[in-house]
Amino acid sequence: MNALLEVRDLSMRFGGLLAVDGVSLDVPERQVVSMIGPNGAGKTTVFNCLTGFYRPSGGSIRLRGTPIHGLPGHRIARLGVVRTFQNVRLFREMTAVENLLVAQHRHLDTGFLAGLLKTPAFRRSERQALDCAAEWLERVDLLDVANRPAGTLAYGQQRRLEIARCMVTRPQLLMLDEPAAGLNPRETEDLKALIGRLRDEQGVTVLLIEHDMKLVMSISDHIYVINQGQPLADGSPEQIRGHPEVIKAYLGEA
Ligand SMILES: Nc1ncnc2c1ncn2[C@@H]1O[C@H](COP(=O)(O)OP(=O)(O)OP(=O)(O)O)[C@@H](O)[C@H]1O
Repeated sequence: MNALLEVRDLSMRFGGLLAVDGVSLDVPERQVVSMIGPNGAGKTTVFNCLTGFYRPSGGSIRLRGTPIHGLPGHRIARLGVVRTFQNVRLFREMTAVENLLVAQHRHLDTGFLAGLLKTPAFRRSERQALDCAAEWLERVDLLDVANRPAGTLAYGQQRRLEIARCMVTRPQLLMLDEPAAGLNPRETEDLKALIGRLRDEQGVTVLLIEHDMKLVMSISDHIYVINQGQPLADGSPEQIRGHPEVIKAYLGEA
């Protein structure tokens, strides 16, 4: 069976710099697939190509067999490819629950007039959005801070809220860019448990960029290693852990 996401021979050039050069990835459904590599290896550039932020210089990207390379970002997002960023990007003045309601806006299946008139269909739709927000706040353990402004939450809580904000849009593919960055060991453990639950209980497919090797090794079904824009190795955590080239290029540095 084809993977949910298939990337073939992806390249991205910035002037004279080939930041991504011949990267291929398979992300099967209901798996956690990780991309690792030293700083500047090209991981975030791959993410930016996958989400349509950059138009790749070459190669192909397919979601359930449908080519998506070169599509604008909003169309790719509509197809269910959603991401978090290295730096938390929430509406800081809005409460946690409001952040989740805004994210669902496009799913409200009512128009402007229905909103103005507060028709029964509009009220039903609003109710569903609120139920969904509450459900996800509970799943990421933020129900007790639902009405606090997002900017006042602890960093680990903000990271979890970002993931919930992705999840309320019912994504096909959840892409997490260094979700453990800035977290303490306890928060990283919570994050690991959350990603595991997303996959095992919610059937979510995750593509992860992460520098925390303990997290990567314990959560990933498959790992791709990128070095200087090029694929270096891929395999199970056990295969990657013992791979001499990987140890030389990356793990040896840690
Ligand atoms: N918009 C851009 N214009 C020019 N060069 C860029 C651009 N974006 C990234 N690069 C370059 O491409 C290379 C890959 O960067 P990228 O951010 O993808 O690496 P990374 O693996 O995500 O690194 P890190 O782990 O530090 O986040 C770097 O040399 C970077 O300077």
